[in-house]
Amino acid sequence: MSDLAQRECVPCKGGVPPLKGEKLEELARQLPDWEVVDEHHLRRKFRFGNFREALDFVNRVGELAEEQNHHPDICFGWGRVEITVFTHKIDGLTESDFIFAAKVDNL
Ligand SMILES: C[C@H](O)[C@H](O)[C@H]1CNC2=NC(N)=NC(=O)C2=N1
Repeated sequence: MSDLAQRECVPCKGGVPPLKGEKLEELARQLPDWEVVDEHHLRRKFRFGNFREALDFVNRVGELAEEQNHHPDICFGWGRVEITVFTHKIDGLTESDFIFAAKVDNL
């Protein structure tokens, strides 16, 4: 398990640069199931056996988002859920996005 999952998302007030380059790659290596898209957001696709299982997972992700005050975009349908996360305030990635993704991996 990545130790990212033990940490807490922190609200971003802006004024920090989005993660890029080597620092971004180092974090990405800790979450091999997530794609880093355009150095801008993280994305992972999940598959389930039916609509209900996908919906239950969406609700668990939603509870985590409220608990962490860090909210992903969620796209879902029968048997599939796609999670996208980035930090809106800076329109890019921060450590909180990786922390959130690691916590999703542990659900
Ligand atoms: C004030 C509050 O912390 C912010 O609006 C939060 C809420 N949830 C958020 N979720 C995500 N994914 N990115 C953010 O920048 C963000 N900002």
